[in-house]
Amino acid sequence: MIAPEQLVQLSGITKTFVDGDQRHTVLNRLDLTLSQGETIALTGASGSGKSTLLNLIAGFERDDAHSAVTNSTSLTAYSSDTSSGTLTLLGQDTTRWKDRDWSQFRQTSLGVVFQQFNLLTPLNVKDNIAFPLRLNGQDWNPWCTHLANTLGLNELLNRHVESLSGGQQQRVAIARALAHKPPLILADEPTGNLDQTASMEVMRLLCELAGEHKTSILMVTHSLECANFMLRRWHLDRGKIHE
Ligand SMILES: Nc1ncnc2c1ncn2[C@@H]1O[C@H](COP(=O)(O)OP(=O)(O)OP(=O)(O)O)[C@@H](O)[C@H]1O
Repeated sequence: MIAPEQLVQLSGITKTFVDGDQRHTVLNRLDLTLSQGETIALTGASGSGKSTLLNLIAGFERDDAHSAVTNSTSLTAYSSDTSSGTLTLLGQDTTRWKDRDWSQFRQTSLGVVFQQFNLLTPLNVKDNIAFPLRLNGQDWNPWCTHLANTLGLNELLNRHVESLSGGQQQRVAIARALAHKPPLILADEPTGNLDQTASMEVMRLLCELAGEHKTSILMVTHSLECANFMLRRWHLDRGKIHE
């Protein structure tokens, strides 16, 4: 039985990719537990599987993985021993989750910050930040105002996001990820496109705002300075987590 404060639990998860006649094992019977309020820096060599791990937790890779269970010729596939692995989110076993369950999880419980920002370019700053709320039938609220003020975006709310600097766009991405107060943030090198000063400022704000609601963060980073903002450090090597 999983404790409710354990947001993410992977048990014996294996992930392989098939390339031609070669099968690469990226995650190898991997176990991990991420609890409420924990902040974790995920490091590992290039190609070690950090993004793959985040994609699995977010369900972005689910379709390939699921099709592999019934179709062994799928390009992207779980290896045959994965059937025994489990991914548990918010105390729920995701094995039988359907599209709508994953969508619901992402809409209500997950914020994602990408290296490339991934903002909605036709929209202005305010509509980008409010986007996850609108998916949940809500709208701009005092928490959004607090996010915008803290992140220094209140003067920019009507600006189109493509007219902003990289640092400004990353701050919008953080506001958007936190707008619906998700219990979990997945961040994939969120400061990878920023200079040192902007990186430290973005990290400081992310941690400050996430801390207000005990939001957990799993953040991929190559930067020791950024990793130092997180409480714990995980290193991914040969398909397993080392702490
Ligand atoms: N869709 C895919 N099809 C085939 N192979 C893939 C796919 N996605 C990832 N891989 C392979 O899985 C391995 C892990 O990739 P991943 O992007 O997760 O690594 P990473 O640790 O995030 O790397 P980096 O630090 O360079 O971003 C790599 O060898 C990559 O080529």
